[in-house]
Amino acid sequence: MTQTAERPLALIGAGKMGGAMLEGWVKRGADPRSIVVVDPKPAPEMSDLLARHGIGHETALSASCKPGILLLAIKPQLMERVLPTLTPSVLPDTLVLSIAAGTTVATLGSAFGDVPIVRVMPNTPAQVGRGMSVAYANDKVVDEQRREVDLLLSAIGMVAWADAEDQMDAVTAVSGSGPAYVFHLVEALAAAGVKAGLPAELARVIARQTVVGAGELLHQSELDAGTLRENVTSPNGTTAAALSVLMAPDGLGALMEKAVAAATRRSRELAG
Ligand SMILES: NC(=O)C1=CN([C@@H]2O[C@H](COP(=O)(O)OP(=O)(O)OC[C@H]3O[C@@H](n4cnc5c(N)ncnc54)[C@H](OP(=O)(O)O)[C@@H]3O)[C@@H](O)[C@H]2O)C=CC1
Ligand SMILES: O=C(O)[C@@H]1CCC=N1
Repeated sequence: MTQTAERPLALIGAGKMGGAMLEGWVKRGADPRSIVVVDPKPAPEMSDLLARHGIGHETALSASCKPGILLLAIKPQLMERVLPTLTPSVLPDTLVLSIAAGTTVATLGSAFGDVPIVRVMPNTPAQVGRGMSVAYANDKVVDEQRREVDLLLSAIGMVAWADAEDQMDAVTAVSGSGPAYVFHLVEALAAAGVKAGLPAELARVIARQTVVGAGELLHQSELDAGTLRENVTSPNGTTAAALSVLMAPDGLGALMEKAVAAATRRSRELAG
């Protein structure tokens, strides 16, 4: 990270997502003096992390703090109230990053003026360095700042850039919310195992480890998801029997399409 003690990264909101990113950066050896966390009441595990690593914490951003990067990780519904309190700390060269679903560059610009703004949609696997972040920059962001954002986000996973802001709603629905779909798959697989006659604890363990193992295989393999699926599917075997249900016209594909459409719609609504 290129942040310094004089122009730190100020993380506004150290909740589930802001906290996951912070933990990811700390694991990658970020300099604690280059980070300030602003949150009125961090969760106990976040307070522990801050204390353990000597990261500065404030309940509100002090007027004397002039962050190099202002990272907004509060709920979209709070933006209207909180943004005006932050404007005195934003200098013309402050890079504003926002991870809030829905909140547009125009909304951020109307609070902060003509400053470089990057919307980022991360996801919680950032906590373990396996995040997926998609970024969209306004036209005030120069190449050097893009590189800075790339550096920051690639420390906690993969980075891609959207070339149109309206793509951010579907990105939110796919990769921002996506980890929840996978965790729900674990819950559903375990519940189905119980229905099929397994003890609950065994079903929970094997469902979880199956998704962990499949994810790691996907991560390490050069094969695409379809080929990896085919590799499990013996001709006329058990997987083929299950996939005939999941891949039916009203199967998982149709359900996922509806789920992603619902999340995309909600992201648009959050823009207000
Ligand atoms: N969770 C996720 O997987 C993802 C979330 N996001 C986005 O990240 C943002 C945060 O979401 P999430 O982490 O889930 O929500 P959380 O509620 O877990 O985190 C928000 C944090 O901000 C704190 N907070 C409230 N008011 C202020 C304030 N005035 N100044 C500083 N901090 C404040 C909250 O404290 P308190 O709880 O006491 O109110 C909380 O700790 C949202 O905009 C969301 O759209 C984006 C991608 C993925
Ligand atoms: O549920 C939400 O609104 C946020 C945005 C993406 C993931 N969590």
